[in-house]
Amino acid sequence: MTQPRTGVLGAGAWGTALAQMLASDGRDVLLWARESDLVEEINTQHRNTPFLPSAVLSDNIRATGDLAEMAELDMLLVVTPAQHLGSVLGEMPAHPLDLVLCSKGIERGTGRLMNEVAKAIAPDSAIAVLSGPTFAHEVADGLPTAVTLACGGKEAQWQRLAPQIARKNFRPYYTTDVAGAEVGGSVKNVLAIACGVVEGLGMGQNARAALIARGYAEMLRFGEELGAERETLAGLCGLGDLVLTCNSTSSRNFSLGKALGEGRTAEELMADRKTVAEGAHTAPVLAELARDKGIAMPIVFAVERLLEGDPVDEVVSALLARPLRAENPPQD
Ligand SMILES: NC(=O)C1=CN([C@@H]2O[C@H](COP(=O)(O)OP(=O)(O)OC[C@H]3O[C@@H](n4cnc5c(N)ncnc54)[C@H](O)[C@@H]3O)[C@@H](O)[C@H]2O)C=CC1
Ligand SMILES: O=C(CO)COP(=O)(O)O
Repeated sequence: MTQPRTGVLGAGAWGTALAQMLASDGRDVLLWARESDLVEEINTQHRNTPFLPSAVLSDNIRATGDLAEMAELDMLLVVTPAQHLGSVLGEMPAHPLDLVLCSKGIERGTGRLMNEVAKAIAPDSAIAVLSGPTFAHEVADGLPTAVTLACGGKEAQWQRLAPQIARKNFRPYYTTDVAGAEVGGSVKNVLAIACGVVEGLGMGQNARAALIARGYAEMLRFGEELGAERETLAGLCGLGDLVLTCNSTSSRNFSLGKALGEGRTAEELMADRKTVAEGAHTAPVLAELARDKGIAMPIVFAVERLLEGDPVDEVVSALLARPLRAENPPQD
């Protein structure tokens, strides 16, 4: 039987690392890059110096800038920044049977999760979401991790995808909870910015752990409203990724928050950014959705204020001065 043809849409750090992971057992992988000089560099030097400088890429990875070529494949991992997922999928002349969304974020302007964006553009494709604790450079180096693979196409899609995606050191776990997988990855990026602020201000390990726990409560409240299962958010794509991202300067979101805590302004930090810190794009739309739905998300609201340029001391003081309340009712 011939192998399904596999590709990766987006050659940033994560798309390139996923291509490297897929190619690790000798399979051919087609990688779409938006930048023509990057296509050239990957094909001739087997490097991606702008986005993943640490990796020497497999010979089995071939880059292309042609979206029509990607449309002919059987399965695509979609790894563009969240705010560009709709436009890139929209430029494709057709879409493969399986689209596996790996971007983490919520679309600004519409408040849609990525699976809703993809479904609207590619109604005939089966949509899955891959999300979990996965720093790109570690996956590219072949270090082990595990991810949630949420299959909207249910068991039949899982049976198709699992053998294509699983590798010795890359373990997908099955669920059908697509919304849950997306909520986890989107919200944790915003919380990672908050944890970075705590680090930048030198507020200590206790404060960081408290913020992770209260942030997780916000994630659960938001997820519940969107129909996400609590068990999904307790898993790899929720708590797993939250713990990773809130504890390391390898995270762009955490590093952005740290710099804010150290006194840099959001405006200067966002200007001329080449790599994506998704939490900065997700925070305003997440905060807006929470307000519309009446969900208490004080940490997310605080990050929104910081990104708008409010003084960090003021924002943190206001968060700490909120009225005391029970830890466990579902609201607030
Ligand atoms: N880097 C990581 O460790 C991980 C990243 N992700 C997610 O993967 C997604 C992609 O992130 P990275 O690969 O890290 O990106 P990156 O920060 O390494 O690279 C930026 C990417 O944005 C693309 N880009 C810039 N402007 C664009 C436009 N107008 N239209 C389309 N694409 C444009 C660039 O071509 C490049 O591929 C994000 O949603 C991120 O949250 C998920 C897991 C791990
Ligand atoms: O999502 C990630 C790890 O799972 C990467 O986090 P950053 O985008 O904050 O670097």
